[in-house]
Amino acid sequence: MFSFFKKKKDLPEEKPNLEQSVKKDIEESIDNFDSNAASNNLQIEEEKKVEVKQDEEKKSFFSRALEKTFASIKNVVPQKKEKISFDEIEELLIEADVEYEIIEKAMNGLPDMITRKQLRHRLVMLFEHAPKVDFSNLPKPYVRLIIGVNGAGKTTTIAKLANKLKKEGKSVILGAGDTFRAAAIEQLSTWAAKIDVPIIKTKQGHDASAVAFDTISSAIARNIDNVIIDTAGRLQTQTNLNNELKKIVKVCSKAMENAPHQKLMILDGTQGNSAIAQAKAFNEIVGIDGIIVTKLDGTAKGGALFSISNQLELPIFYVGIGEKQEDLIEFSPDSFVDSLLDEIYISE
Ligand SMILES: Nc1nc2c(ncn2[C@@H]2O[C@H](COP(=O)(O)OP(=O)(O)OP(=O)(O)O)[C@@H](O)[C@H]2O)c(=O)[nH]1
Repeated sequence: MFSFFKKKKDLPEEKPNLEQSVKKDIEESIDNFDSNAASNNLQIEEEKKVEVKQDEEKKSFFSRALEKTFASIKNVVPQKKEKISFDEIEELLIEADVEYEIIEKAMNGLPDMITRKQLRHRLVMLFEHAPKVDFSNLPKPYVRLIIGVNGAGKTTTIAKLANKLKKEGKSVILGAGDTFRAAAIEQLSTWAAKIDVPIIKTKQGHDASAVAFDTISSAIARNIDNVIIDTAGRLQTQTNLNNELKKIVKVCSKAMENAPHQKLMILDGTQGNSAIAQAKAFNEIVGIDGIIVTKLDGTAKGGALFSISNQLELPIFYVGIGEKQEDLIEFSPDSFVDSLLDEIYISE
């Protein structure tokens, strides 16, 4: 033991040559690289886990909301399978109220027996025509104008949307632009009080575009992030009301350049495919930027979402899945299609 230490001490100090020193540097930098890469990988894995969790949550929301739609497709495919025949898929899509033209488009060229992967690809593709919307760097205030027929769920959806934005830490102001019915102003005021957001309103019969102007001006003065303006329910055939809608849009742009930033059409999901004609007509009148489908929980026609998005070439931003303020979920084609396929296919 002693001799060992002695020997080592007596040895002349070794000077590392250039080759060794470069080798050491490289080894150190590989070590650093490894630990950086490891921490990056860890971060990516964490992010992936959060994404998977969010997808799972969305999927379970859809599964709850689509109970009635699932019940009808299960009449066609009662047992989960690995491969499902072309005819059965066609029949279950019809049951779910997907338009026949869309079914033909989605299934063109698929084999007699169809795997989950094959069908998933085709169904997700049906949503791809809709333009992608970039939600970063939104103008302040961001103005949304809510359009739809009577009873589609406009007022309730405005409350849900305001609640969601507030929970995300953003400020919101509502404009009671449905001046046609006193009850509509009252209903929106009750929601505003419940979720604790300010509201601009006027008396029944007064000019709706003046309410829109005042709401945007107030948001600018108070530095509020989001404006949501209600409008009276109307049919695409009511010329006077549609001229009023055009006027509201024009007046919004006078209150703030490029406002309204989003004209959102609220469609009643229980109407299935018949809601498409309605939305097409409004799209021609004022130009629609996106869709919110309500009452998905109350219908077996959930498949209409495929036709709605594909035919209108518009994004579905949210779906309503109940009457409470929390019952609004962000729409994701992937989670929607996956929850549908989970009902009929054995997982891969
Ligand atoms: N089950 C269910 N009911 C909903 C949903 N969204 C709205 N509703 C109900 O649908 C009914 C009509 O909703 P409103 O928000 O009053 O509809 P509106 O478009 O403002 O109607 P008008 O005031 O007549 O213009 C109400 O009873 C809502 O509670 C939903 O996602 N699911």
